[in-house]
Amino acid sequence: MANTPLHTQFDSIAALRQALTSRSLSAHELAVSALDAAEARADLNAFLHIDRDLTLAQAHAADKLLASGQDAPALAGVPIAHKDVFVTRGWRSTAGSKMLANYVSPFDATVVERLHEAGAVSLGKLNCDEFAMGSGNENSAFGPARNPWDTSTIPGGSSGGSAAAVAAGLVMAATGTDTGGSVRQPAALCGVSGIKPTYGTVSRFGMIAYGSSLDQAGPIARHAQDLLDILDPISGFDPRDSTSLEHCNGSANVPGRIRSQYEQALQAQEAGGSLPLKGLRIGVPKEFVNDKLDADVAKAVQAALQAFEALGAVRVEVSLPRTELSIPTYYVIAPAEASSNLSRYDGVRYGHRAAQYGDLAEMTSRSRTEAFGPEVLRRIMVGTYVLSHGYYDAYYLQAQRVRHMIADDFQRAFADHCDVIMGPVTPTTAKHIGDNREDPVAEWLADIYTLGVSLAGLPAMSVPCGFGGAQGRLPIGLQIIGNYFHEGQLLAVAHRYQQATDWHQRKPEQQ
Ligand SMILES: NC(=O)C[C@H](N)C(=O)O
Repeated sequence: MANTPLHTQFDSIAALRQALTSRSLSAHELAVSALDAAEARADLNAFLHIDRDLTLAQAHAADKLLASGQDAPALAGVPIAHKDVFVTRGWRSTAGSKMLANYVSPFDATVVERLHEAGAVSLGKLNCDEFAMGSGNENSAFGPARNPWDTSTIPGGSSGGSAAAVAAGLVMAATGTDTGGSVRQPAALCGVSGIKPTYGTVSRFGMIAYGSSLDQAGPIARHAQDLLDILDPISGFDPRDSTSLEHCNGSANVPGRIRSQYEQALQAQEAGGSLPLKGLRIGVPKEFVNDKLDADVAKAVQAALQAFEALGAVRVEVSLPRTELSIPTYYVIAPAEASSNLSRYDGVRYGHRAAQYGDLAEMTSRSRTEAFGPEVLRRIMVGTYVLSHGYYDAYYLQAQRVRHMIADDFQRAFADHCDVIMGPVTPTTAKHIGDNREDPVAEWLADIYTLGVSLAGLPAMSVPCGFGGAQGRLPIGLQIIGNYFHEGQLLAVAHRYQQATDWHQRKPEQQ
């Protein structure tokens, strides 16, 4: 296809890096080809904001570093892009909302800053559900992003633009955020890989807040190795985020921690020879096989589990008895936190201000009513209700109690039975755009397999594991869940699977 970005010739960030350091390719050439391709795929509506001059200035800086002969930073020249909830100097940061349609931040989010320092070249800002609230990217004020495998379907949400851009080959990797599944779910529906690390691992400074006890940043890329190349440099303690951890199970939370854990895990796996995952105990929650799961998704997940067994792993049944309860629990806690976080958009300090109003109270209420979309308004209403006097104990406090039980269930499974837990990411393949519009609760129910992990603050991934849906053309993801701070091990397990299978190498037709 015309406008194929040059980086798509390379099947990993590592291979691209080699071409860049040997100067057989320049960051400038790469960036121009990627920008052209991104503009040519406007049909995907994956990008909300592209600014060629800003991107080319970053590419120019990367080329200077690469030409200097010294050790260029690890991602010098690698084309990436950011979910539009990370604030960026220069590019607008909208969070997919009319409220912030013209907002330009005076500073970069830590994630953006760290990738910039590592030399990555940003192509711009990616579409997402408004304030990350949604599972289909249909709640964006700027229209839905589309799934490159079938543009009549959703890419998943809320990091839909990120997954669509990676799946369409427009960038090598993209940043995302995951509050209740927003990295894993779009990765699954777009046939790419994604990881949400342990809560507190990656700084949220400059990440527009939604549910603060749940929000975590994570990358989306083609495969586990590329995820590592992005996750490792963005992870690490940041004093500007009060939830950022200084230590992870005794190791300092610094870039390099996840990489060294990954390398150690790979080394230990070498001892297994042709059975690298010998003895790995995979917990399969019996509650994940239920009437909500489509047959084609169940089949692909079963086949993936068999592939893991062929690599030496063993399957054990585990129980996560409160899986169904994770939906009402999450949809009390997340809206409660959202209602508080979004109270800052008052028409005075940030964002949209109504053109006409009588007094201050009317100005605030009009500004908010005009600029927030229906899903955001719904969650603010739910959140305000569950926090209100007389209902707080019955809903919010109760949800917090169940949240602890859900986290305990995972710990029981890990302590007694298994090293990792596997299952589906989503109950179905990508739905058609518009299918869930009449019934917002249907969209909430689709989060059943991802919410427990988020409530517990655990790390989890999605890796491509097959196809289903109409004509078997839509991707399916396998979820791999680890215990706290086991990101490196998760990535190593996923890497072995990806060495043995080629689902992650499949590309949609137009590429
Ligand atoms: N933000 C997320 O992780 C997506 C989740 N479906 C939500 O709407 O809250």
